[in-house]
Amino acid sequence: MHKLKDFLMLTDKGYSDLKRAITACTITNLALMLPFAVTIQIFTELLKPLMGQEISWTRMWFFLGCGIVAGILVFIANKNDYKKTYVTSYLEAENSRISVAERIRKLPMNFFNSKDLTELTTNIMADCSTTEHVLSHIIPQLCANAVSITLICAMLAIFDWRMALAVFCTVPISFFIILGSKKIQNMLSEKHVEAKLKASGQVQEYLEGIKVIKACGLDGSKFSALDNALRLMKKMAIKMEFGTGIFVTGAQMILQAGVGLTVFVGVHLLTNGEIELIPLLMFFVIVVRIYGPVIVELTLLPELFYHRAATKRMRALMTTPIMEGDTEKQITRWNIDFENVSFSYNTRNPREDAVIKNLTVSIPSDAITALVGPSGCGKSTISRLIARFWDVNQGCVKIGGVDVKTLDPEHLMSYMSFVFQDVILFNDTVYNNIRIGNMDATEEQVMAAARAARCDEFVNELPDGYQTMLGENGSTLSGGERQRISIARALLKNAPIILLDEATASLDPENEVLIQQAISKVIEGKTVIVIAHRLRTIAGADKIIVLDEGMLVEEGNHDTLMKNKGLYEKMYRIQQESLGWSV
Ligand SMILES: Nc1ncnc2c1ncn2[C@@H]1O[C@H](COP(=O)(O)OP(=O)(O)OP(=O)(O)O)[C@@H](O)[C@H]1O
Repeated sequence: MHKLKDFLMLTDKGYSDLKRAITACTITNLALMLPFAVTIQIFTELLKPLMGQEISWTRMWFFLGCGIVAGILVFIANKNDYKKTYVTSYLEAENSRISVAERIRKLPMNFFNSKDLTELTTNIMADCSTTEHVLSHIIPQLCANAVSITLICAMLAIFDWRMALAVFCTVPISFFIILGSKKIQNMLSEKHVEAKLKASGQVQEYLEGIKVIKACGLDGSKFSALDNALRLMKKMAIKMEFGTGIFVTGAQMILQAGVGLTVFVGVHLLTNGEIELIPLLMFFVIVVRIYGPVIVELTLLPELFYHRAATKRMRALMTTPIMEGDTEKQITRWNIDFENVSFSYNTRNPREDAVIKNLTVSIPSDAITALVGPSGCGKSTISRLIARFWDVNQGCVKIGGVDVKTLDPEHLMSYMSFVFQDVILFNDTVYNNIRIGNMDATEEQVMAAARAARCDEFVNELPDGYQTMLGENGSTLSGGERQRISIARALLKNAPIILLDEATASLDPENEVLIQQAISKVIEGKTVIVIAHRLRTIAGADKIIVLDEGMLVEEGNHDTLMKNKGLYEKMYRIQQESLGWSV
């Protein structure tokens, strides 16, 4: 049973609930046998005239009473079964969704590099639903039916072992067919699940890229990746159904051959005078009904194989090591040091594909430091390493002398605020989107941050002001408005380190002035790291770090770097010249 717990990745509570569900389901199955036993008794009584005996109406009334009691017991058992099986399985699925989401939050970013959003959504929604289905519809029924089959088999064997053998001899063969086909079914299931994931990914990409598709005049059929993925999914679904169908139908046919065998053996025993007519007829009635639980087992087993693919994916997610560290250690100084840092996104070949190479540089506290360099030189990567989105491969990143690797990522994050070019907004009110910066903030603090970030100007125009719902990722707001919300968040968080990544890159001049004013409020007295392409915006920075191909090439302030006549001066000159261009 403990294997089952690991296989389904159950919590302790989920596991004990499952055991209760199995017991409840077994009791229901046994209770369901009662009306059947009463029917057989009534049937036997009614057949008595055939044997020259009289029907006893007292017994008949007694059996009728037993039938009513059996009905009530079945109802009670079913109700209990429903509660124990379904309610608890939904609860467990909810718990596992929460724990998957929690786990995802703590996973290192390299995990996400190899997964796409669809796969993770599938992990949280579909795979947890699978657990729900396996817990509510498969495992309890499988176990309960196995118990009922064994019990019925034992009872029939006590009554007449030869007839029992005739009834049950096809059962092991049909199970053998299903279990023997497990490998093929697993392979088909995995391919089907893969095709489904690919199709979901393509649908998502299609919806996300709908603007480009419209702009390029593509329609669904021309979007061949989606078309192919949907076709593949259909093909794999048919293959899987066909593969499973062949084995299940074959196993059921072999099983049903037991009916013929029972009739043959029964008639043979009757003609030899080794069994009486009434017990024989009773066996005939039983044999029609007895295969029900076996057929259920034969169809549930392939379902279990299919769901194995989902639990396998969940296991991979739940067993990936998470980023850990000290949750208490306090940082008191805010200078950031890179000491001989090398880093690669490619975990398999970090040396060859290093994005940051032997970087040793200091970022002073309470000052503005700009990271500049050609596109792809590693500016954003440096900010990600400071925030420990990724761990370095060599050397260390220290904040106030503390290696960030030793700090719990969430604890570390409490010391930082980010303002990115791509602002993520949630489908919630403007007010709540700002409050995300600090969930403990009072309404006054939230409003003060919003005002300082110049949000008032556009929020007052919205139908419900700060209570306006933003819709999916705030699609109704402009780039500048979204940016101001993210600045308000950063203001509210009031963290000692601020990372600004291309914060004003895509804004028009009017918006840029507003954002610059808002940003200047955020960065007052903080350790600020700015990543900017437009060098004129960072000319006033206290320190400028110039990178090229992941290496430090120059550092100093604007004036020193201009005198150096190195990469910075070259980039600055080119940008100044381009300002005079027109189209
Ligand atoms: N998640 C990732 N997985 C793999 N490679 C990545 C990832 N993010 C960035 N890279 C690669 O790392 C290199 C440095 O990227 P980074 O984003 O740090 O550069 P950047 O200087 O900020 O560029 P830009 O100025 O164009 O934004 C690039 O070659 C990029 O392709």
